[in-house]
Amino acid sequence: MGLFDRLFGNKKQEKVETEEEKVLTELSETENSADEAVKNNENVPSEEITVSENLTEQAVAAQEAESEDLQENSVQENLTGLSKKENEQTEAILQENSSSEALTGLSKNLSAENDLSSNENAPESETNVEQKYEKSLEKTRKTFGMRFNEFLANFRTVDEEFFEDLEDTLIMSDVGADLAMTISQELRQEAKLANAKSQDALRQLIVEKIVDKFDEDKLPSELNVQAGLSVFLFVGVNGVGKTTTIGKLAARYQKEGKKVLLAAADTFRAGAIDQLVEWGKRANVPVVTKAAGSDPASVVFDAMQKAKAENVDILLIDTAGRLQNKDNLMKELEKIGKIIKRELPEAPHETILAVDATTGQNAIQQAKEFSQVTPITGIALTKLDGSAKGGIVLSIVQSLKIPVKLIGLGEQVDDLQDFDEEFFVRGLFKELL
Ligand SMILES: Nc1nc2c(ncn2[C@@H]2O[C@H](COP(=O)(O)OP(=O)(O)OP(=O)(O)O)[C@@H](O)[C@H]2O)c(=O)[nH]1
Repeated sequence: MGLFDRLFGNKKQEKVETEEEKVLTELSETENSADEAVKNNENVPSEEITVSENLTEQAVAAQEAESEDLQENSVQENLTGLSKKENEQTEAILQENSSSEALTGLSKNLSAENDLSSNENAPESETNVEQKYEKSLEKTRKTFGMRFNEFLANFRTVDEEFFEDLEDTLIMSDVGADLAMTISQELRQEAKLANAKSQDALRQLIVEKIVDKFDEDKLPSELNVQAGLSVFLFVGVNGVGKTTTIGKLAARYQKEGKKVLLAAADTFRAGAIDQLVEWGKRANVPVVTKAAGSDPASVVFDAMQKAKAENVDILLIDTAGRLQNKDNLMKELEKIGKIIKRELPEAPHETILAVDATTGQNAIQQAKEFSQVTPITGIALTKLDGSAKGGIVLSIVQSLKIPVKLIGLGEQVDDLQDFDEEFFVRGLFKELL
């Protein structure tokens, strides 16, 4: 079963039911007209008269039930009126007791907090994570929905212009030119689309195509954590959220009971080192640092040595990303890569490129350029919470063939999630169908 059917299959079911309802309505309309015919003393076959008699009996029964309901309602209203008065009287008494209740409430809250802290290693519930996705994708969903509805409102017939407009709408929604073209090409071939007459049917077919294309191209999104030491190298241009992502990830692994170490190999800016040290404090994990301007590869060397000597499970390395200086960047990353390999041949286990979701197609460009500098094993898509361009996930997966492994849904320590295709797709298209 395709991703679309898994997630939205019941919507299809609802649509079918609506069709059934239509047929039933039509049937009952026929029955009603038969009923009228009886009233008008026309010649109607006896079978139909029986139907109409039954219907009339039902209508009388329904009217009686309705009037009973009305009576019940008015009794209830009277009761509500009475209970309102009672409430007013009891409110005064309650107010007297409120200060003592506030105290009880406070202590309840405190004990709830205690419960939380004793339970802080428990994984976040699925519902919680899904809600975070939904909330973070709100902007993208609204923009996507608005463009789509505008496009469909202009729909007259499925012709060449329709496909051109569809392509433009998809490109504007940041799904990327390649994917937009593939989708409209494939839909051109499918007779289903030509038969779709209503806006709803068209919308469903197009979304189904996008979702299933996305599912077809999907790549494994789990982070490659191995037994023993796992080394993750983080790259990306300035300000995209590398350090924040490392900090959040460090806190996650630390909570899971893993031994974590951070390496501040972005020695280009003193502020970047301080920021990582700050995250180290927050996550309660040590950070290997050297003075600003030191050789980043020597920080990595120290960190690898320390990680091996102290049986660290996860080493997360922050690097500087200065794309305006591509040759230097390439040399620097090559040197860092050599040091890592010399210390641990199978490392780095991940080279994660952080990209900022608010920059849309720019993020794709950065991913293309970084892929030329060093092989990227996964993408951390940050700031999805503030972005209207979440559609780039579809574009990244389709055009770059690099899996999105992490997504940033805010600035707080627990605002980092593993990428979940189903939550993402549901969060993106939920209100469209
Ligand atoms: N809303 C939101 N803000 C984020 C997210 N991730 C990072 N940020 C913010 O983005 C800003 C830049 O993040 P950094 O982690 O410093 O980015 P960087 O890539 O390490 O930047 P340099 O240290 O300059 O290389 C900070 O203000 C972060 O709080 C996210 O998922 N959502």
